[in-house]
Amino acid sequence: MSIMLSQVKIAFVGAGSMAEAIVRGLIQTKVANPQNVYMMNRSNQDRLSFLCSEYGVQATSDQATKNTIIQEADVVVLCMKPKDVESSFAELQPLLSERQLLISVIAGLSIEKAERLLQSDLPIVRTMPNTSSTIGLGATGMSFSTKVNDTFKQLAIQMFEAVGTVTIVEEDKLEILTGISGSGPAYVYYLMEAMIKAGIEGGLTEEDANQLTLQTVLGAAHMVQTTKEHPAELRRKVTSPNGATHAAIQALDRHQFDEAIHQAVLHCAARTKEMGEQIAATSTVGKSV
Ligand SMILES: NC(=O)C1=CN([C@@H]2O[C@H](COP(=O)(O)OP(=O)(O)OC[C@H]3O[C@@H](n4cnc5c(N)ncnc54)[C@H](O)[C@@H]3O)[C@@H](O)[C@H]2O)C=CC1
Ligand SMILES: O=C(O)[C@@H]1CCC=N1
Repeated sequence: MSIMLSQVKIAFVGAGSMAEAIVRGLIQTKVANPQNVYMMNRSNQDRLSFLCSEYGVQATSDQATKNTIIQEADVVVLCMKPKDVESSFAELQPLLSERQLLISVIAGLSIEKAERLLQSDLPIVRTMPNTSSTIGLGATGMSFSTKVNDTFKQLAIQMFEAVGTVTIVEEDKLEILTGISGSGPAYVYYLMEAMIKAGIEGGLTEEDANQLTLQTVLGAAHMVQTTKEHPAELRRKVTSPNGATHAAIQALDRHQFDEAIHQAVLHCAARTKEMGEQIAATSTVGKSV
């Protein structure tokens, strides 16, 4: 049996940048019906008003209404920061039931720990999206708990394919995947910042440096996609022996560019795991939070 995403009620718990990126993609592609998309946060009413007017979604800051929405939702998407997991899961736990699908975007939170915190083995999809979902070019990694049936798997895949690509991996690969695609946009922006800065320092106008850098990164990504050649081969074609690019690559090597990126990916993966481990493993249900 397949279900259309437009027909299900989706509640986003947490209404920050990642929730907005996914919602914007879902609404723009018309994969979800804004009447069936609910967003909630801790307390920022201005933020909810903006999201309602921008995307036509439903939102409330009233606690009783929030509880009803969560109880009635078919899909609950967990979009809070790792530090807020314990308190928010304690609030959510009495409201959830096993007919619902839980989708987590929370970096580092394992399925096993989520089940333990919620004292339930309701179906959970653990994902690692990225902010490029905002424009439909996201890259999402995904793993399923054993309770996720084929219908729910298709629903989750449909949701994230609406905002980019989906790569299904074993759960223990999600940390290293975070090192590449979850945080990866930041490395590319950092590279762009450095190129722009060097261009300006060399005498280009800011406008020209921005435009040239943007088109270069866009063109390089499209070249990999269109030619299907390995980045190493495409790099070789730019690099004339003893030419200008050769000098540039030598400078990057002297400054250990490859090693720097390698370390960035590994540190990101390690920090992701650590953030997950820092979330207490036991339920706070029944304790004051
Ligand atoms: N920003 C990114 O590039 C990516 C973020 N993520 C994950 O997405 C999650 C959210 O990250 P951002 O959107 O960047 O954070 P953010 O700080 O922009 O948003 C977090 C939201 O959660 C809300 N919140 C906290 N406790 C709550 C509760 N008990 N009930 C309802 N709402 C509550 C806050 O009010 C806020 O709206 C994190 O777990 C992060 O690991 C995953 C992939 C990429
Ligand atoms: O920086 C973070 O913790 C989140 C996870 C991946 C991207 N942003």
